[in-house]
Amino acid sequence: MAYFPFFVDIEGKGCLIAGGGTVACRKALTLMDYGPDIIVVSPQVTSEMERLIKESGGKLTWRCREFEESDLENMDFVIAATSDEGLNRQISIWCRERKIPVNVADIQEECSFIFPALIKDGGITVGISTGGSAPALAHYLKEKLKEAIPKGLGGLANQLGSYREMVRERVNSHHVRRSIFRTMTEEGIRQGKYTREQAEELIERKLAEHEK
Ligand SMILES: C[C@@]1(CC(=O)O)c2cc3[nH]c(cc4nc(cc5[nH]c(cc(n2)[C@H]1CCC(=O)O)[C@@](C)(CC(=O)O)[C@@H]5CCC(=O)O)C(CC(=O)O)=C4CCC(=O)O)c(CCC(=O)O)c3CC(=O)O
Ligand SMILES: NC(=O)C1=CN([C@@H]2O[C@H](COP(=O)(O)OP(=O)(O)OC[C@H]3O[C@@H](n4cnc5c(N)ncnc54)[C@H](O)[C@@H]3O)[C@@H](O)[C@H]2O)C=CC1
Repeated sequence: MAYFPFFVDIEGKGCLIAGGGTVACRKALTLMDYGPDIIVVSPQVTSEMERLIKESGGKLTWRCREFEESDLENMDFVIAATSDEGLNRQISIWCRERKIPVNVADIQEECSFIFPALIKDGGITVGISTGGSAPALAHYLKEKLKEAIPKGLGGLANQLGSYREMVRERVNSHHVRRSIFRTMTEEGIRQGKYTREQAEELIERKLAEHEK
């Protein structure tokens, strides 16, 4: 069954990760690019996780002990990645009772959300899922797509985003606005950037064409 990709703003949200092993570390690393406040609960963590904690500037913290049910208080989402399968299942049950989204690395049926394979460039995110049937295939597709996507699109998206207000203020027609944004995108990809001066000129030109 295919999963629907809701894109969620998790900046500043509370994330609890139970376990500090390889899987926990991989999930923490993925999430950290999106700015949540992560708490890891685990009696032990890998050296890689320890490094992430030290370098996180307080965004990733560690409770050095076994998981307790009360760790779920005030959490927005949870990842159960301990080596104790029974505990992971129990965490999933507690989360579902509290309507907290939960991911259990080793048991898909216990997940209310799953991780995609990700390509990220600034505000642009490409997420790939196989609905859980073949994670290695999601990984393969990610590598293929990475090769196909031009570099620097995150910067371009940011630039085009900064012209949105100007276009909306100056151009009433939805039709003309759409044409402007499509041209900006095509030209921006061709040139690798699109300056404010070019944006202003394009607006004037499209408005003049439209008035003809
Ligand atoms: C359901 C899901 C839940 C979740 O983890 O969220 C899940 C579950 C499981 N993964 C397993 C194994 C592997 N996982 C990977 C890799 C990734 N797995 C990821 C996601 C997901 N894995 C979710 C579904 C994603 C989808 O829809 O496709 C990725 C995309 C993202 C990430 O993990 O962050 C990341 C690629 C990251 C990247 O490249 O960017 C590899 C390949 C490799 O490592 O090269 C293998 C070994 C090969 C194999 O077994 O297929 C096992 C069996 C464990 C066992 O029995 O040993 C289970 C459990 C089960 O199948 O029930
Ligand atoms: N390694 C992999 O690529 C994959 C692993 N899995 C499954 O995910 C789970 C985690 O895997 P790994 O990270 O490789 O294991 P790991 O052995 O590296 O890490 C397990 C972590 O859980 C912690 N832990 C154990 N009991 C705990 C408790 N009561 N409370 C809090 N933390 C506790 C340990 O201290 C350790 O940090 C396992 O069940 C594994 O079968 C699933 C998919 C892929």
